Amino acid sequence: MVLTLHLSSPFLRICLKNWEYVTSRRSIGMNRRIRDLPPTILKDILNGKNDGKIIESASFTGDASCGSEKQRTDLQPVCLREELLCKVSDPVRDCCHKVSVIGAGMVGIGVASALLYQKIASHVAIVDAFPKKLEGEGMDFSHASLLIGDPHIEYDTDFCITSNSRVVVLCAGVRQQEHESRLDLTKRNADIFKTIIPPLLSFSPNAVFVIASNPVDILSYVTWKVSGLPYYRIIGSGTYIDTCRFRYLISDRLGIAPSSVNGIIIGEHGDSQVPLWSGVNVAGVQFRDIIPNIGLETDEEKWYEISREVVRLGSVVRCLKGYTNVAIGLCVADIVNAILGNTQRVLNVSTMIQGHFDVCNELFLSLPCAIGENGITKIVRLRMTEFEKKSFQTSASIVYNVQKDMKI
Ligand SMILES: NC(=O)C1=CN([C@@H]2O[C@H](COP(=O)(O)OP(=O)(O)OC[C@H]3O[C@@H](n4cnc5c(N)ncnc54)[C@H](O)[C@@H]3O)[C@@H](O)[C@H]2O)C=CC1
Ligand SMILES: CC(=O)C(=O)O
Repeated sequence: MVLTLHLSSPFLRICLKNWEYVTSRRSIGMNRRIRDLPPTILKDILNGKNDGKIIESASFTGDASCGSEKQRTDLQPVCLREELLCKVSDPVRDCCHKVSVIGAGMVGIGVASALLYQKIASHVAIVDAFPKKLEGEGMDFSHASLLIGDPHIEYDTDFCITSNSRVVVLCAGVRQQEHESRLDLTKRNADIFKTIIPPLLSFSPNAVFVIASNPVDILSYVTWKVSGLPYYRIIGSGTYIDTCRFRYLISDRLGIAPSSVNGIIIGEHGDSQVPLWSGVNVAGVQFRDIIPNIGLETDEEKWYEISREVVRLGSVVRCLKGYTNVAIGLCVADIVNAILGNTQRVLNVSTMIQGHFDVCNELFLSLPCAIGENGITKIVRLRMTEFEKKSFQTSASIVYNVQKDMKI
């Protein structure tokens, strides 16, 4: 039942809606629930007798008939929302830049932060299986919303809030413990993916799926198989993060900005990743023209130490702070930005590589790809050395050997 009352007392202005809230300037206090008011006090309020006393909380079992019929008809209807705002049409529920983030752990929150703070997505829905942390994170974001462009932020354990997403980012699942490789997480995280992909797909059949959970290449493959979507609608964050680390370490050694170093890492986001030293350059000046054996063990300047370090960096950061989330959050947000903006930017991400560099199995590994609103639109045909090509094929075999025994 809806009952809206405006009492004549200067001290009481009460709005009762579905018996939910009582507000007043003086006596009742904001947001005290009507059911917490003793019936006698409610009656006094309705009779205009109570105009300024603190009302103690007590359970209320009465109904709207507390006030007499006459008293109620004397009252003028008011509800602030309706008084203030003249409704013209219903707002669109899901905006075209809606992104859902699944998993409100360290990575999921890193992704949501990067999306929201950079204003990449104006509607973010966050889902996690466990409500407590999810609610804390969701409230924290909501309290910041007026500082970050008033985005629409939703959070729930129910996948229904993800409906009509343009992009679904998957960050759910366990992370590595000490001495575990990313590939060791395969079974545990694939089992999670098998249960969450079908409902996510049914709520957002047109979404592009971006995978961050590890092992990212195999989980991208699992997403592809379980969803039945065309492979270009599945994008693994892959070696984008390794490429950032690679460029950073090289730039640090040269004393220039990381964005001024060009170079990529392809293959598995894991121990078998392949640094393409043959293509590293600054302003088009190829390192290989200066050091022909750059990246090889015979290189006296030991540049290969940098690519070895990149393989370890995920674990190093995890050992120091317990997890990694800032760099991956920003990598994923950049991928989402390319999708939402249909930019066709070339990023180093995990895609289905069957047929590339003589790999004949169906599997996902990273190569430079152009990305737009439909997902991956092009894969760059890289020029690489025989050694690099062989290393890429080895990376493919390592990932395939773990993937091939999985039941999907
Ligand atoms: N691709 C990359 O470069 C990186 C990947 N990762 C990977 O990301 C994943 C997440 O890592 P963290 O966020 O650090 O872990 P976390 O433990 O902090 O968060 C994982 C979240 O997933 C949630 N979750 C588990 N099952 C779920 C389900 N069925 N539905 C909804 N939510 C569910 C958990 O409740 C938890 O909040 C791990 O697999 C980790 O290895 C981490 C860093 C970088
Ligand atoms: C954990 C992980 O995959 C990374 O930070 O590279």
